[in-house]
Amino acid sequence: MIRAHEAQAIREAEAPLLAATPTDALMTHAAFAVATAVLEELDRLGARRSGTTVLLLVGGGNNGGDALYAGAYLARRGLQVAAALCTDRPHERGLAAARRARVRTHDVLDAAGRPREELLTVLADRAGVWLDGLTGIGARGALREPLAGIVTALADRRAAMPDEPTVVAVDVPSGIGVDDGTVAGPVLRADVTVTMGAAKPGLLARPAEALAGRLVVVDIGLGLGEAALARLGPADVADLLRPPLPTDHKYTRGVLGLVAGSTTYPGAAVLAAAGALRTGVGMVRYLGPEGPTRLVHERFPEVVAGSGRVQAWAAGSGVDPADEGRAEDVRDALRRALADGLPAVLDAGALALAPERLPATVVLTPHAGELAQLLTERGERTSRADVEAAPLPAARRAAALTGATVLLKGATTVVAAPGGTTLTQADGGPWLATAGTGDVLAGVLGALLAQRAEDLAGGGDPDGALTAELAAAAALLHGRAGTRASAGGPVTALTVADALPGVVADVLASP
Ligand SMILES: NC(=O)C1=CN([C@@H]2O[C@H](COP(=O)(O)OP(=O)(O)OC[C@H]3O[C@@H](n4cnc5c(N)ncnc54)[C@H](OP(=O)(O)O)[C@@H]3O)[C@@H](O)[C@H]2O)[C@H](O)CC1
Ligand SMILES: [K+]
Repeated sequence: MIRAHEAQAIREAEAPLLAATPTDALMTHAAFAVATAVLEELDRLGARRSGTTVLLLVGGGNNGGDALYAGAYLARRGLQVAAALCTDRPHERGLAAARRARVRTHDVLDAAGRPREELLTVLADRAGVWLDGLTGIGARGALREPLAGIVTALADRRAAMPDEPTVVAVDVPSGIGVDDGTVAGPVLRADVTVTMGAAKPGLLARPAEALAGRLVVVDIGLGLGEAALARLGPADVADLLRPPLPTDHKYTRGVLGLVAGSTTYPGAAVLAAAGALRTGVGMVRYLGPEGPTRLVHERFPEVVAGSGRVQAWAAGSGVDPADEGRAEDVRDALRRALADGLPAVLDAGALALAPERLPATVVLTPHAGELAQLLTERGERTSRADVEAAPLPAARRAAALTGATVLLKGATTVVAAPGGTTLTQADGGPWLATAGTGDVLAGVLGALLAQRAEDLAGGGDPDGALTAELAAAAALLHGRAGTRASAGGPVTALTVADALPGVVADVLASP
């Protein structure tokens, strides 16, 4: 599991260490890690160290200090290092260390504090590595001038260069929303981000996550409390799954009630059933019209048609809320789930039918447009673009407003529970953006909720912490199934579902 902490929590954890260690000990430790990451990246690229020039982009705070000390290390390892001082008050001891190591320093601001773009361009063109030490967790909001202008000029320069430099961000790419992943202004996209102490939420949530590149977390001995955001790995998902026991029978493994598909969209019934069955449940009870029922039985004769005792519900995939008959089936399933205190997934058409407030063991699975509508219906006028610009805050807001756990689908999936638990997953690839994969995901999640119903039913998990982890687990399984089915090419929703058993097996076997 990757655990992310907000800037303030990092600062609070740093404070006692800064007080207890010699001056700059923490910083030089961090800087050494940055230098090591640069060397490893050069080795990975097969670049000769002695022939490489590194350009330090130095801001006015300790982030710049990290970069200067890192530059000193690199210079002593034989690399050519130049420092572009993008501030009139660079970290003094870091600057002294860099100069002692023969780093060539250049003031790239003129007397009026404006960027000397010609000098900056010359320095940038000569360097194969740019080290972004402009701002770290001390930045507030989008980059201000002159840093905004410097970053914009460098980004333009990089796009024009035949051989792009490798950009390594110190702690975070300067200018991202460290705590929420928003990008309010210019940011220099990094190939590698070397982050200190712990990941930050902004490095695990879009749009900022897409600008961070490969993440290297440096342990600097911080004693940190509960994470602000987490990301599951396969071993974490293995702990959440409930593989069958010798004593199990279909009712103890979990039975999922499925209200998906309609006369208009019969295929969603098959896809959601496939997602559930191939993730592993004791049984699926399908409730739907004759057409979809027949389709489901042609593919999965083991599905039982009609109502009966279930441990979880999944409803809404392939249902048009305007289809009154089908909408009533969804409302009925939700009524039963709420009356019996059972976990449920509300997907697609069920989202528009969801009541104002729900328990945390109900998971809403909107995409950005559906989340925008859900927020707007609850008095918070929001567009799809607003959600896509700030998915982490939007998902958290929706969880707070509805009381449900929210899984916001996207290139990075965001899961937010009303009690505050937040996770993001980025296990799938762009091939998953194809019709029907959302129906499969609803089935996957329904299966996990049915498997763990005894921990969720009857008011279990009131703040949604376990429900959120199960939703994130579903996103990991679904994403990995998509990657496995894709093998670099297009997928169909059914091939994603067919890949699930192998992914579940791999996850259960993961160390
Ligand atoms: N403390 C340590 O020993 C360690 C710190 N780590 C590194 O330090 C940074 C945090 O350093 P800090 O000095 O708190 O702040 P930053 O360097 O991140 O940023 C402050 C400078 O950035 C300017 N600033 C702030 N907001 C903006 C903005 N929106 N646009 C442009 N410039 C901005 C600010 O200028 P002011 O005029 O506002 O003061 C400062 O110049 C952390 O990220 C780590 O990299 C270590 O790694 C661990 C040890
Ligand atoms: K930075």
